[in-house]
Amino acid sequence: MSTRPSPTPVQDPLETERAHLADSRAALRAMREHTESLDIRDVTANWVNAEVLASEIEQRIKALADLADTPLFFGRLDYHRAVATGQDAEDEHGFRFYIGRRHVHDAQGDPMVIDWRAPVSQPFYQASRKDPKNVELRRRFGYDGGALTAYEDEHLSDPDEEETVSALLQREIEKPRVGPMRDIVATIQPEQDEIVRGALSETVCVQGGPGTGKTAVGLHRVAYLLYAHRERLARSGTLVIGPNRSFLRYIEQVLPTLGELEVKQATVDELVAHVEVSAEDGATAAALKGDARMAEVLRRAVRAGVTLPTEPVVVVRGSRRWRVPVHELVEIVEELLSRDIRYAAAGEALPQRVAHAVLVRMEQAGEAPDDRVQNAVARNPAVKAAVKAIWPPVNPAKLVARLLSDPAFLAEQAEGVLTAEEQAEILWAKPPRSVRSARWSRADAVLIDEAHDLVSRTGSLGHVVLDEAQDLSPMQYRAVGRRCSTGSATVLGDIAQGTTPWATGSWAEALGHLGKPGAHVEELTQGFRVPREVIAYASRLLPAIAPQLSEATSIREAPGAFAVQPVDAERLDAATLDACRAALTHEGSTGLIAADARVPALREALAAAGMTHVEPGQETDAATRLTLVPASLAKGLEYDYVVLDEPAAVVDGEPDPRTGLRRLYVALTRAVSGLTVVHATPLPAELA
Ligand SMILES: Nc1ncnc2c1ncn2[C@@H]1O[C@H](COP(=O)(O)OP(=O)(O)OP(=O)(O)O)[C@@H](O)[C@H]1O
Repeated sequence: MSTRPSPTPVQDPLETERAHLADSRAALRAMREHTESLDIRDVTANWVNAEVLASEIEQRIKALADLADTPLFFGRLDYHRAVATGQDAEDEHGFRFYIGRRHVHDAQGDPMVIDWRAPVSQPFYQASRKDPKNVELRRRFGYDGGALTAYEDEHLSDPDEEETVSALLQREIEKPRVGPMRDIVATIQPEQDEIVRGALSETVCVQGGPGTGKTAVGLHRVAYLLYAHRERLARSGTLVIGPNRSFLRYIEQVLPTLGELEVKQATVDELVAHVEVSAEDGATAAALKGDARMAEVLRRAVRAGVTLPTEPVVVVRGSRRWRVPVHELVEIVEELLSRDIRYAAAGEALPQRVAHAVLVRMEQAGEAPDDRVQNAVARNPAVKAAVKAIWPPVNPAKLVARLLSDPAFLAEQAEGVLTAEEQAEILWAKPPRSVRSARWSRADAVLIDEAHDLVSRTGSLGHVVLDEAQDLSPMQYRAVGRRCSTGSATVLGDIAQGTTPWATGSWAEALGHLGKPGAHVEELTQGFRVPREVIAYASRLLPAIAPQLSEATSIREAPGAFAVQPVDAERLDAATLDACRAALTHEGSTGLIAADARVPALREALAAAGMTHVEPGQETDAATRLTLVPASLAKGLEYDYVVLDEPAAVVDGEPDPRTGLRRLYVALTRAVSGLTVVHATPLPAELA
């Protein structure tokens, strides 16, 4: 707890710390002013450079903003022995470091605040009584708004000091939630820290129950990697992938508050948006199109147009004719087919190979042709015509359209891979007249993406964070995997929350599809969100939805409010609204979660009752703290209080009971402080 020693003015530690805070803020202001005053007119030779530099400076100015309600530092470490910090200059003595969101230095360049990601900060998260890591004192600071109001000390090597649970940490965890997701830099837990600071070269997969901090860990990991490998990742790029736009809006503030403004965000659908999606597949067809076997079908289909030559190529140059015989052309083509290179690259290599064969003949005839001659021969009309016939260009969308509309073509490519029934299942009932009028589904877009990659290689980013991964199909994993083929990934998910017919059953398999079979799987089990009683209630579903998983624990001390209210059918809407009103008497946000089919009726009822609300992903404010959440969008989100309307309808909204119960499990685990379940239909037996 914060201990306020007797108020001798000169020695009050809180005053001293406040003074350091004021000095640090002044130093940050000076850093910002210095950056703002930079005059780049003299140093840039041309306008392109000037533009790049100006935008870099603008980014830096933004990153140097002093956010009034985010404390500049949240902790302090006093070391026993001075620490050599390399490029992070140490304080005067090298003993004491203030840990904060970003690095702040004074006019002499000495550090006032050290970035939480610096090596010297790590013991703040990892030091313990068992392993103090040279730390004499760990101090945590408590803030109200921007004002420093408390501190709490641990003397890690003092055998007489009792081990206590940090009250400030607990307060941070129990804080009511409002608005979008926040960073957790002040309270990252040791097992989370290990994942956050994992090596860039390593792909890690995190399995964790609801509210165990997977999303938080993934975002902090990107921030850490950008700090530790800034240049490399600035070149290659980083990307956070989430399930939908409202989720991405919910998490989009976290990285900017950590000073990272450059990380891109996307949904899987956006990654593969080669065509407009306007159709929906049935569950069986979607599952088949998402099956990894489709990769083999596509691989064959892309090469299906390659025709072995039956005529020689004859090149006329001046008075001479050079002839490459059929058998040699066949050899060239077969060699290209056997090699693991992209279709378009092989197609570009082919005219050069043919030209090379011509050059060999020229040399044998005593000529001395150089590279220019080879290029000219490669562009010779006879060679070009032959290449076009042998290795025709492939349009990925056209190819997929043909597969889905031409039964004979599909049968040929899927021979031994898909059964006749499976082929029938994915064929379009009514083939479009042209590829342009095709109505594509989400799964079709993924197939087109795979075909694109078979034709020419997809560029790889440096690091990709894949959140809510459990819902991806094998083909979607492949689409993500090719975007980090030479980089690494952080894969986050919970098997119990998989709500697609093709949801991940095993992480080992999923990592195989991602192209990272060697990645290790870490498990997070400490829950930061859901109150104990609520997680215990939701966990009754686990035997039915993911028997291999154990229950997440809750580290929240507040017991949380939990109630189940059975009502008569005609009272359902009114009772649900009453429960919302009751929830809104508390501080923080309220989420009303309901089956998608129930949302229009509830929206009307809310409007009739004059209760304003927002949609998921929209920001709540003091006047409107209620969000109406269709169950299908609840994943990854959280609200202080949750009112869950009619669980049976949530289950029935899904194509099969297991998916329905998983959807219900997601809905039951969104609450931070309290959950009220209102139902007219009997609850699913698994909850009883
Ligand atoms: N170390 C921590 N200190 C304080 N709060 C934390 C910590 N770790 C996680 N949290 C908070 O717990 C809540 C749940 O975290 P998060 O959303 O990352 O969990 P999740 O595992 O992704 O959940 P879900 O499975 O529902 O998607 C968030 O409000 C997050 O800020």
